Amino acid sequence: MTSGQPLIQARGLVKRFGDFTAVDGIDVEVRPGEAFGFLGPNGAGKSSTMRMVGCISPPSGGELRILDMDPVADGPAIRARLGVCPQLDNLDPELTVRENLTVYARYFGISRRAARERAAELLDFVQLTERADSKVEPLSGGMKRRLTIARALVNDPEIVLLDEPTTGLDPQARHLVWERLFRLKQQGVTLVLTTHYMDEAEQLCDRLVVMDGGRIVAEGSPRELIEQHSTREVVELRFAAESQDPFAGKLDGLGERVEVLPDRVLLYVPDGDAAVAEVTALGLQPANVLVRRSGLEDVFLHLTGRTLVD
Ligand SMILES: Nc1ncnc2c1ncn2[C@@H]1O[C@H](COP(=O)(O)OP(=O)(O)OP(=O)(O)O)[C@@H](O)[C@H]1O
Repeated sequence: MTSGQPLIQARGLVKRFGDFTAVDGIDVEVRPGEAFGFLGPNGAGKSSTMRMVGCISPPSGGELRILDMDPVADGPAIRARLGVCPQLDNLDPELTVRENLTVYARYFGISRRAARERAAELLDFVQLTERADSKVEPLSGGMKRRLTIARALVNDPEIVLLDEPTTGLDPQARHLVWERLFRLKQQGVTLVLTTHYMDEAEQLCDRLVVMDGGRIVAEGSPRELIEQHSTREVVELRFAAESQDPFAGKLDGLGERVEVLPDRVLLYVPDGDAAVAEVTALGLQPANVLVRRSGLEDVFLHLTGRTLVD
Protein backbone atom coordinates (compact mmCIF):
# COMPACT_ATOMS: atom_id res chain seq x y z
CA MET A 1 0.00 0.00 0.00
CA THR A 2 1.40 3.42 -0.91
CA SER A 3 1.95 5.72 2.03
CA GLY A 4 -0.61 8.37 1.09
CA GLN A 5 -3.51 6.00 0.41
CA PRO A 6 -6.33 6.18 2.99
CA LEU A 7 -6.31 3.36 5.53
CA ILE A 8 -10.04 3.68 6.01
CA GLN A 9 -12.38 4.77 3.26
CA ALA A 10 -16.15 5.00 3.65
CA ARG A 11 -18.56 6.21 0.98
CA GLY A 12 -22.25 6.55 1.69
CA LEU A 13 -21.80 4.22 4.67
CA VAL A 14 -25.08 3.22 6.33
CA LYS A 15 -25.99 1.29 9.48
CA ARG A 16 -29.60 0.39 10.12
CA PHE A 17 -31.17 -1.36 13.09
CA GLY A 18 -34.56 -2.49 11.80
CA ASP A 19 -36.32 0.65 10.57
CA PHE A 20 -33.94 2.92 12.42
CA THR A 21 -30.97 4.43 10.58
CA ALA A 22 -28.12 5.01 13.03
CA VAL A 23 -25.51 5.95 10.40
CA ASP A 24 -27.00 7.70 7.43
CA GLY A 25 -24.65 7.71 4.46
CA ILE A 26 -21.32 9.07 5.68
CA ASP A 27 -18.11 9.65 3.71
CA VAL A 28 -14.89 9.34 5.69
CA GLU A 29 -11.23 8.98 4.81
CA VAL A 30 -8.56 8.27 7.39
CA ARG A 31 -4.97 8.74 6.25
CA PRO A 32 -1.88 6.95 7.52
CA GLY A 33 -0.40 8.38 10.70
CA GLU A 34 -3.17 10.79 11.52
CA ALA A 35 -5.33 11.04 14.60
CA PHE A 36 -8.91 11.17 13.38
CA GLY A 37 -11.80 12.03 15.67
CA PHE A 38 -15.54 11.46 15.62
CA LEU A 39 -17.37 14.02 17.74
CA GLY A 40 -21.07 14.11 18.37
CA PRO A 41 -23.79 13.99 21.00
CA ASN A 42 -25.06 10.69 22.40
CA GLY A 43 -26.79 8.67 19.73
CA ALA A 44 -25.07 10.48 16.84
CA GLY A 45 -23.86 7.18 15.39
CA LYS A 46 -20.20 7.31 16.42
CA SER A 47 -20.04 3.90 18.10
CA SER A 48 -22.04 2.28 15.30
CA THR A 49 -19.45 3.64 12.85
CA MET A 50 -16.56 2.45 15.00
CA ARG A 51 -18.07 -1.03 15.20
CA MET A 52 -18.33 -1.24 11.42
CA VAL A 53 -14.72 -0.13 11.08
CA GLY A 54 -13.76 -2.68 13.75
CA CYS A 55 -15.38 -5.40 11.60
CA ILE A 56 -17.76 -6.46 14.36
CA SER A 57 -20.91 -5.03 12.78
CA PRO A 58 -21.54 -5.34 9.04
CA PRO A 59 -22.53 -2.20 7.12
CA SER A 60 -26.16 -2.06 5.94
CA GLY A 61 -25.22 -0.03 2.88
CA GLY A 62 -22.56 2.00 1.13
CA GLU A 63 -18.90 1.16 0.75
CA LEU A 64 -16.27 0.55 3.38
CA ARG A 65 -12.63 -0.35 2.75
CA ILE A 66 -10.16 -0.84 5.56
CA LEU A 67 -6.47 -1.35 4.79
CA ASP A 68 -7.70 -1.81 1.22
CA MET A 69 -9.81 -4.81 2.25
CA ASP A 70 -13.50 -5.52 2.63
CA PRO A 71 -14.58 -5.78 6.29
CA VAL A 72 -17.22 -8.40 5.54
CA ALA A 73 -15.09 -10.72 3.39
CA ASP A 74 -11.72 -10.02 5.05
CA GLY A 75 -12.71 -9.40 8.69
CA PRO A 76 -10.07 -11.64 10.28
CA ALA A 77 -7.24 -10.29 8.08
CA ILE A 78 -8.24 -6.71 8.93
CA ARG A 79 -8.70 -7.42 12.64
CA ALA A 80 -5.18 -8.85 12.77
CA ARG A 81 -3.91 -5.37 11.89
CA LEU A 82 -6.31 -3.36 14.07
CA GLY A 83 -6.26 -2.56 17.76
CA VAL A 84 -9.63 -2.00 19.38
CA CYS A 85 -10.31 -0.26 22.68
CA PRO A 86 -14.07 -0.52 23.23
CA GLN A 87 -16.19 1.92 25.18
CA LEU A 88 -16.62 -0.48 28.08
CA ASP A 89 -13.57 -2.28 29.39
CA ASN A 90 -13.88 -5.99 28.68
CA LEU A 91 -10.82 -7.22 30.51
CA ASP A 92 -10.82 -10.72 31.97
CA PRO A 93 -11.24 -10.38 35.75
CA GLU A 94 -10.03 -13.95 36.33
CA LEU A 95 -6.60 -13.15 34.91
CA THR A 96 -3.77 -10.99 36.15
CA VAL A 97 -2.82 -7.75 34.46
CA ARG A 98 0.02 -9.45 32.59
CA GLU A 99 -2.08 -12.47 31.64
CA ASN A 100 -4.71 -10.20 30.12
CA LEU A 101 -2.02 -9.26 27.62
CA THR A 102 -0.30 -12.61 27.12
CA VAL A 103 -3.53 -14.58 26.70
CA TYR A 104 -4.82 -12.02 24.22
CA ALA A 105 -1.52 -12.15 22.33
CA ARG A 106 -1.99 -15.90 21.87
CA TYR A 107 -5.20 -15.20 19.88
CA PHE A 108 -2.98 -13.50 17.32
CA GLY A 109 -0.71 -16.51 17.08
CA ILE A 110 2.13 -14.77 18.92
CA SER A 111 4.50 -17.28 20.54
CA ARG A 112 4.49 -17.63 24.33
CA ARG A 113 7.90 -16.08 24.67
CA ALA A 114 7.22 -13.19 22.29
CA ALA A 115 3.92 -12.60 24.12
CA ARG A 116 5.74 -12.25 27.45
CA GLU A 117 8.21 -9.82 25.95
CA ARG A 118 5.48 -7.82 24.29
CA ALA A 119 3.47 -7.75 27.54
CA ALA A 120 6.48 -6.42 29.44
CA GLU A 121 7.02 -3.66 26.87
CA LEU A 122 3.37 -2.68 26.87
CA LEU A 123 3.07 -2.71 30.66
CA ASP A 124 6.00 -0.34 30.72
CA PHE A 125 4.36 1.83 28.05
CA VAL A 126 1.11 2.17 30.03
CA GLN A 127 2.95 2.41 33.36
CA LEU A 128 1.52 -0.73 34.89
CA THR A 129 4.68 -2.79 35.35
CA GLU A 130 4.32 -2.67 39.13
CA ARG A 131 0.82 -4.10 38.90
CA ALA A 132 1.72 -6.90 36.45
CA ASP A 133 0.82 -9.71 38.85
CA SER A 134 -2.22 -8.07 40.36
CA LYS A 135 -5.73 -9.17 39.42
CA VAL A 136 -7.73 -6.70 37.33
CA GLU A 137 -10.51 -6.09 39.86
CA PRO A 138 -8.64 -3.84 42.34
CA LEU A 139 -7.25 -1.57 39.61
CA SER A 140 -8.55 1.98 39.36
CA GLY A 141 -10.67 3.00 36.37
CA GLY A 142 -7.70 4.76 34.80
CA MET A 143 -5.46 1.71 35.21
CA LYS A 144 -8.08 -0.56 33.66
CA ARG A 145 -8.40 1.78 30.71
CA ARG A 146 -4.63 1.87 30.25
CA LEU A 147 -4.56 -1.92 30.36
CA THR A 148 -7.31 -2.06 27.73
CA ILE A 149 -5.22 0.25 25.55
CA ALA A 150 -2.14 -1.93 26.10
CA ARG A 151 -4.17 -4.97 25.10
CA ALA A 152 -5.29 -3.20 21.92
CA LEU A 153 -1.60 -2.78 21.06
CA VAL A 154 -0.58 -6.42 21.54
CA ASN A 155 -0.58 -7.21 17.81
CA ASP A 156 1.38 -4.04 16.96
CA PRO A 157 -1.61 -2.67 15.00
CA GLU A 158 -1.45 -0.14 12.19
CA ILE A 159 -4.74 1.43 13.23
CA VAL A 160 -6.04 1.76 16.79
CA LEU A 161 -9.76 2.38 17.32
CA LEU A 162 -10.66 4.00 20.62
CA ASP A 163 -14.29 4.53 21.59
CA GLU A 164 -14.38 7.25 24.23
CA PRO A 165 -11.04 6.29 25.76
CA THR A 166 -11.23 8.79 28.62
CA THR A 167 -14.93 8.83 29.49
CA GLY A 168 -15.61 8.18 33.16
CA LEU A 169 -12.05 8.89 34.28
CA ASP A 170 -11.02 11.61 36.68
CA PRO A 171 -8.93 14.47 35.21
CA GLN A 172 -5.59 13.04 36.29
CA ALA A 173 -6.35 9.58 34.90
CA ARG A 174 -7.64 11.16 31.70
CA HIS A 175 -4.43 13.10 31.34
CA LEU A 176 -2.34 9.94 31.67
CA VAL A 177 -4.38 8.12 29.02
CA TRP A 178 -4.27 11.10 26.71
CA GLU A 179 -0.55 11.48 27.10
CA ARG A 180 -0.06 7.83 26.04
CA LEU A 181 -2.22 8.46 22.97
CA PHE A 182 0.06 11.37 22.01
CA ARG A 183 3.02 9.00 22.27
CA LEU A 184 1.33 6.45 20.04
CA LYS A 185 0.65 9.12 17.47
CA GLN A 186 4.29 10.18 17.59
CA GLN A 187 5.22 6.57 16.90
CA GLY A 188 3.25 6.76 13.66
CA VAL A 189 0.22 4.72 14.73
CA THR A 190 -3.02 5.84 13.08
CA LEU A 191 -5.61 6.66 15.74
CA VAL A 192 -9.35 6.75 15.21
CA LEU A 193 -11.30 7.85 18.23
CA THR A 194 -14.54 9.17 19.57
CA THR A 195 -14.58 11.53 22.49
CA HIS A 196 -16.78 13.88 24.43
CA TYR A 197 -13.86 16.02 25.50
CA MET A 198 -13.46 18.87 23.08
CA ASP A 199 -10.24 20.19 24.57
CA GLU A 200 -8.61 16.80 24.12
CA ALA A 201 -9.90 16.42 20.57
CA GLU A 202 -8.59 19.86 19.75
CA GLN A 203 -5.10 18.98 20.90
CA LEU A 204 -4.78 15.43 19.63
CA CYS A 205 -6.79 15.17 16.42
CA ASP A 206 -5.40 16.20 13.06
CA ARG A 207 -8.84 15.99 11.53
CA LEU A 208 -12.32 15.42 12.86
CA VAL A 209 -15.87 15.00 11.82
CA VAL A 210 -18.85 16.23 13.81
CA MET A 211 -21.76 13.77 13.60
CA ASP A 212 -25.37 14.43 14.48
CA GLY A 213 -28.36 12.21 13.77
CA GLY A 214 -26.25 9.70 11.81
CA ARG A 215 -24.83 12.30 9.43
CA ILE A 216 -21.61 14.25 9.21
CA VAL A 217 -22.40 17.92 9.75
CA ALA A 218 -18.83 19.27 9.52
CA GLU A 219 -15.30 18.08 8.96
CA GLY A 220 -11.81 19.49 8.97
CA SER A 221 -8.88 20.16 11.24
CA PRO A 222 -9.76 21.67 14.63
CA ARG A 223 -8.45 25.02 13.42
CA GLU A 224 -10.47 24.90 10.19
CA LEU A 225 -13.62 23.98 12.06
CA ILE A 226 -13.17 26.81 14.52
CA GLU A 227 -12.49 29.31 11.72
CA GLN A 228 -15.50 28.15 9.70
CA HIS A 229 -18.04 27.73 12.46
CA SER A 230 -17.15 30.17 15.21
CA THR A 231 -15.79 33.65 15.84
CA ARG A 232 -12.31 34.46 17.07
CA GLU A 233 -13.39 35.18 20.63
CA VAL A 234 -16.22 34.38 22.98
CA VAL A 235 -17.46 36.41 25.93
CA GLU A 236 -19.06 34.35 28.67
CA LEU A 237 -21.44 36.36 30.81
CA ARG A 238 -23.07 35.02 33.95
CA PHE A 239 -25.98 36.99 35.32
CA ALA A 240 -27.06 36.53 38.93
CA ALA A 241 -30.64 35.56 38.18
CA GLU A 242 -32.82 32.49 37.83
CA SER A 243 -32.94 32.80 34.06
CA GLN A 244 -30.37 34.23 31.68
CA ASP A 245 -32.98 34.82 28.96
CA PRO A 246 -33.99 38.43 29.75
CA PHE A 247 -30.33 39.50 29.66
CA ALA A 248 -29.63 37.59 26.47
CA GLY A 249 -32.55 39.43 24.85
CA LYS A 250 -30.82 42.74 25.49
CA LEU A 251 -27.63 41.51 23.83
CA ASP A 252 -29.28 40.82 20.49
CA GLY A 253 -27.35 42.45 17.69
CA LEU A 254 -24.14 42.44 19.69
CA GLY A 255 -21.57 40.26 17.95
CA GLU A 256 -22.30 37.54 15.42
CA ARG A 257 -24.28 35.20 17.62
CA VAL A 258 -25.70 34.90 21.11
CA GLU A 259 -26.17 31.49 22.76
CA VAL A 260 -28.12 31.13 25.98
CA LEU A 261 -27.15 28.29 28.30
CA PRO A 262 -28.91 27.57 31.60
CA ASP A 263 -26.19 29.30 33.63
CA ARG A 264 -24.60 31.75 31.18
CA VAL A 265 -24.82 33.67 27.96
CA LEU A 266 -22.19 33.25 25.25
CA LEU A 267 -21.48 36.15 22.97
CA TYR A 268 -19.61 35.29 19.76
CA VAL A 269 -17.49 38.21 18.66
CA PRO A 270 -14.27 39.06 16.82
CA ASP A 271 -12.97 41.15 19.74
CA GLY A 272 -13.96 40.13 23.27
CA ASP A 273 -12.71 43.20 25.14
CA ALA A 274 -14.55 45.55 22.78
CA ALA A 275 -17.72 43.52 23.29
CA VAL A 276 -17.38 43.69 27.09
CA ALA A 277 -17.20 47.50 26.78
CA GLU A 278 -20.41 47.44 24.75
CA VAL A 279 -22.14 45.24 27.34
CA THR A 280 -21.14 47.70 30.05
CA ALA A 281 -22.36 50.62 27.91
CA LEU A 282 -25.78 48.92 27.76
CA GLY A 283 -25.94 49.18 31.54
CA LEU A 284 -25.87 45.41 32.05
CA GLN A 285 -24.02 44.15 35.08
CA PRO A 286 -23.07 40.50 34.80
CA ALA A 287 -21.82 38.83 37.98
CA ASN A 288 -19.03 37.22 36.04
CA VAL A 289 -17.28 37.95 32.73
CA LEU A 290 -14.80 35.78 30.88
CA VAL A 291 -13.19 36.50 27.51
CA ARG A 292 -11.66 33.47 25.76
CA ARG A 293 -10.71 32.12 22.35
CA SER A 294 -13.25 30.02 20.47
CA GLY A 295 -12.76 26.27 20.72
CA LEU A 296 -14.32 23.09 19.40
CA GLU A 297 -16.98 23.20 22.09
CA ASP A 298 -18.27 26.39 20.43
CA VAL A 299 -18.24 24.73 17.01
CA PHE A 300 -20.16 21.84 18.47
CA LEU A 301 -22.73 24.08 20.11
CA HIS A 302 -23.21 26.01 16.88
CA LEU A 303 -23.61 22.90 14.73
CA THR A 304 -25.71 20.72 17.00
CA GLY A 305 -27.38 23.26 19.28
CA ARG A 306 -26.11 21.29 22.24
CA THR A 307 -23.27 21.37 24.69
CA LEU A 308 -21.43 18.19 25.43
CA VAL A 309 -21.86 17.28 29.04
CA ASP A 310 -20.14 14.35 30.70
N1 LIG B 1 -27.88 -2.76 18.45
C1 LIG B 1 -28.72 -1.72 18.31
N2 LIG B 1 -30.03 -1.90 18.10
C2 LIG B 1 -30.87 -0.87 17.95
N3 LIG B 1 -30.48 0.44 17.98
C3 LIG B 1 -29.18 0.68 18.19
C4 LIG B 1 -28.23 -0.37 18.36
N4 LIG B 1 -27.01 0.19 18.54
C5 LIG B 1 -27.19 1.53 18.49
N5 LIG B 1 -28.49 1.82 18.28
C6 LIG B 1 -29.06 3.16 18.15
O1 LIG B 1 -28.37 3.85 17.13
C7 LIG B 1 -28.17 5.21 17.48
C8 LIG B 1 -26.71 5.54 17.39
O2 LIG B 1 -26.03 4.87 18.46
P1 LIG B 1 -24.47 4.95 18.65
O3 LIG B 1 -24.13 4.12 19.84
O4 LIG B 1 -23.79 4.66 17.38
O5 LIG B 1 -24.30 6.49 18.98
P2 LIG B 1 -23.06 7.24 19.60
O6 LIG B 1 -22.88 8.46 18.77
O7 LIG B 1 -21.90 6.34 19.70
O8 LIG B 1 -23.55 7.64 21.02
P3 LIG B 1 -22.88 7.37 22.46
O9 LIG B 1 -22.02 8.56 22.69
O10 LIG B 1 -24.06 7.35 23.37
O11 LIG B 1 -22.15 6.08 22.38
C9 LIG B 1 -28.75 5.39 18.86
O12 LIG B 1 -30.05 5.96 18.73
C10 LIG B 1 -28.85 3.98 19.40
O13 LIG B 1 -29.94 3.84 20.29
